[in-house]
Amino acid sequence: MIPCRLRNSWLKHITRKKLPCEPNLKRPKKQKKQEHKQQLDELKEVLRMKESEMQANTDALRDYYKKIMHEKDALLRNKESEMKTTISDMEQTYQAAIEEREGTLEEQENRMKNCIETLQKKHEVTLRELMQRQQQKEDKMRSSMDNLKETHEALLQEAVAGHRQKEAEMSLSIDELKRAHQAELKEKEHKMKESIEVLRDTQEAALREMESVHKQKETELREFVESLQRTHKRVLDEKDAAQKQAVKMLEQQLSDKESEVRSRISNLEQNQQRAVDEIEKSFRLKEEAAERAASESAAFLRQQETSLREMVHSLQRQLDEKEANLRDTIQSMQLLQNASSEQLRLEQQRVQRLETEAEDLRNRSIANLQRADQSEAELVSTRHQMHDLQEREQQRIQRLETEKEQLAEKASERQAALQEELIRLKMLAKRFEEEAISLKASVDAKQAQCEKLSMERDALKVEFRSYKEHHGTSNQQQMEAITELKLTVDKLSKQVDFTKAELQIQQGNLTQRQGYIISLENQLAQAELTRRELHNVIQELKGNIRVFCRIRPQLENRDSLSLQVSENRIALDHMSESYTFGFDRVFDTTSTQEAIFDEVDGLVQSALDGYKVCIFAYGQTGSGKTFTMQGSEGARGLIPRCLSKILQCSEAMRAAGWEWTLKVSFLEVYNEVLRDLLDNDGSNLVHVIKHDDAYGTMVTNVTSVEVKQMDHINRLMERAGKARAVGATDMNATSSRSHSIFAMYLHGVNRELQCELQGALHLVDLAGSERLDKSGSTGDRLKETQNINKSLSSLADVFLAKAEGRSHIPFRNSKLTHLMEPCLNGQGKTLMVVNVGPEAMHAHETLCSLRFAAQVSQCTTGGKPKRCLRSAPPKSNTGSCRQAAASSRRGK
Ligand SMILES: Nc1ncnc2c1ncn2[C@@H]1O[C@H](COP(=O)(O)OP(=O)(O)OP(=O)(O)O)[C@@H](O)[C@H]1O
Repeated sequence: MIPCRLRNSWLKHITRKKLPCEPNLKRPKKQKKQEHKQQLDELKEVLRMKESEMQANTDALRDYYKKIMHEKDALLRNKESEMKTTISDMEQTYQAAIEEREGTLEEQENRMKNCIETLQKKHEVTLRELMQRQQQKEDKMRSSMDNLKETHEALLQEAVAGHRQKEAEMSLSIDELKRAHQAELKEKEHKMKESIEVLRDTQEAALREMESVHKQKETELREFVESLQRTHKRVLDEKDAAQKQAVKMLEQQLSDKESEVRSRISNLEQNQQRAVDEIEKSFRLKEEAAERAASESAAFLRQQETSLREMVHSLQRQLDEKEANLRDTIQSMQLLQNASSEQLRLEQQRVQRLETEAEDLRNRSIANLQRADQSEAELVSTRHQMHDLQEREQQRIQRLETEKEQLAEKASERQAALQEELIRLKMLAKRFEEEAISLKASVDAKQAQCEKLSMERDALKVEFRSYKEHHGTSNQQQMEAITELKLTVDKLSKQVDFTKAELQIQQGNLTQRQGYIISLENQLAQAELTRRELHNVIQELKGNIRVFCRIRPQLENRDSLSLQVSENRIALDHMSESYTFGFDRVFDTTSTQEAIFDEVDGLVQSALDGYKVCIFAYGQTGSGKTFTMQGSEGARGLIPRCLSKILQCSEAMRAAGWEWTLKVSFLEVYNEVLRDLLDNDGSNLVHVIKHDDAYGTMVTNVTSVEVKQMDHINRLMERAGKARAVGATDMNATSSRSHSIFAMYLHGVNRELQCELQGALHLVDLAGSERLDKSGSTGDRLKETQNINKSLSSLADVFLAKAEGRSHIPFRNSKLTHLMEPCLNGQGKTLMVVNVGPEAMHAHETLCSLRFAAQVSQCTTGGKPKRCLRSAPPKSNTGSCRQAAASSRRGK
């Protein structure tokens, strides 16, 4: 409080202070000066007074200040103690509040912890389940991959072995062929050479003979001609000689006679006249004699000549005859020669022909050899191709495997990372929460402090203002304290702001982390989706029509058939011939229902993925089709197992936002008429087969029952079993006399994912194929058997047309094939189980069934299986939608 005395003096001073400032313009300057001087003096006086007053005041003020200071100190001490008490109170209340808060926080923490623990547990359970499922799936995938790999490797090895065997066989057969061919060729050549040589020999011999004969004949002829000529010559010579001799003689005689004559003439000349006459006479006589002799000799000569001529003629005739004979012989010989030359020519032609044939054969064998070489080369290239294919397949498998491994690794890594991240995030969240709580508490405390301080500040301000108002002076310490307080307040508010900002950042981080967790969850869902796709790819890699073979246990007192079974091969001996068949799986007599279902599991999953799936059993009567499909008490078959699996899976998917509607129908094709096995009323309505995109096959007027429980299905199956056409044949006491088709139509909707799935599972138990003579059927049974065989042969026709790649597939030839069309025409996934009996008496039927199955296993449905997946309208509730979408993503 400011004392009243001091205040009055201070007010006086203020009022007085204004006096010298008043203007007085009307007064003279001197006066003004004097007045000024006076005023100054007054003022000096006043100042002196004031100074003394001030001094007094200051002293008073000092005292007062001291007093005030004491008071202030006391006040401050009081305040301090008050503050201390209030602080301690506040601290206590704060402590209490903190404790309370801590209690609630602890409670909350505990609740949170519990929540987190339960969540963690749930998460761990789901994670474990997921991991287990993943592990199971991975195991399954690994096992199926291993199986596939093994099958593939076995197939490859078999193919390679077969190939090698074939190669060896082919090379052997080629070698054999070559050898045989060469041997044949050599033999033929040899034979031909031999025959040629024989021919040549015979020909040469004949020729030689002929030549020798000819020569002989010729020599004979020549000799004969020569002898003839010689004789003729001799005769001629003799004749000539005789003629000459005779002529000589005659000439001699003539000359003698001439000389005689001449001598006589001369003698006569001497006796000219006398003698002339005589001579002339004798001459005449002589001449006459000579003439006579000449004529005689001429006649003789002529005679001789004629005889000679005759002789010559005869000889000539003989010669001619001989010549003619010879000519004839020569002609005959020539003819013979011609014939032989003709024969020779023919032989030569034959030889030529044979030679050309041999040449042809040689060429052909060369061509064969070339072809063999070519085929060898082709074989080599095929081998290379096979090798390439093998390598590619192996690479593909390896790639798939590595992809799978990578995926699995990634998935496990992601899972581990996720888990770590989750743990870390949980810890972070916890820490953040703690920090947030502590920060909040500190902020609250600081805010409270701040408020308190600001209140104090305000109070102090008010006080100061009043103090200022009252005292007009500033208290340095107060000011300092105030500035200090201000600074503290600023610092505190800055700290609060900073903490708030930090809190915001951490909250941002938290939301970021949450987003990261969601993205990781999405990635996990994506990985699961990829795994599923991979699974489908693997299923499709296995082939659209897969064929399993199952051998029934042997019946008692029956001879067994020689069967060798491996995992995917079956070999049987029949009529001293060995037959080997390869299938996707072969189950021996010891195989269990579980083992078969394990292989079918994937296909069932496909039905839930929106595919049309068909599993059918084929085989001879009594081979175990019904046992495989429906099973018996304690050994459930494929139908109940598949349905139970679908129910389980659909239930599991329901948790992930899927709503499933499962409807079943049970039909039989009996004598080419469709019968509804679930029809209670016996209405005998007409059933028409229709195909639709969603479910494949739909039959009009057929009873379709919605199912939710396995018990319900079992009851329906029982009812259908009773209604089914069964009769006794020579082959089976309870033979199925119709084809039964159990169909399940699956309709799944996920409003959160806005999608809708429609799949179908057809489980077909065909009637047994049987020979009429063996079945012992008569009457109605005979008609049944005929109809069964007709529809089975229609099924065989369908597969044959498929195997041959025909454009038209005769699906409409029977009710059975018409019903199965959507699964066999490329839209669906099909599995055939061929059942066979191991008895020797069924060897032929077993062989036929295996042949048919082998033909089916060569077929593909001719298209990629279609998945019926459509978009569905979203759910209206968006809050739960997100949750369900996330959980369904996780479920997916
Ligand atoms: N794997 C098996 N294990 C044990 N018993 C089997 C097996 N397969 C078949 N059987 C038995 O063999 C008999 C004939 O089997 P099933 O009735 O299934 O043959 P099917 O091929 O369906 O004959 P159908 O021509 O009448 O349709 C039945 O008694 C059945 O229990």
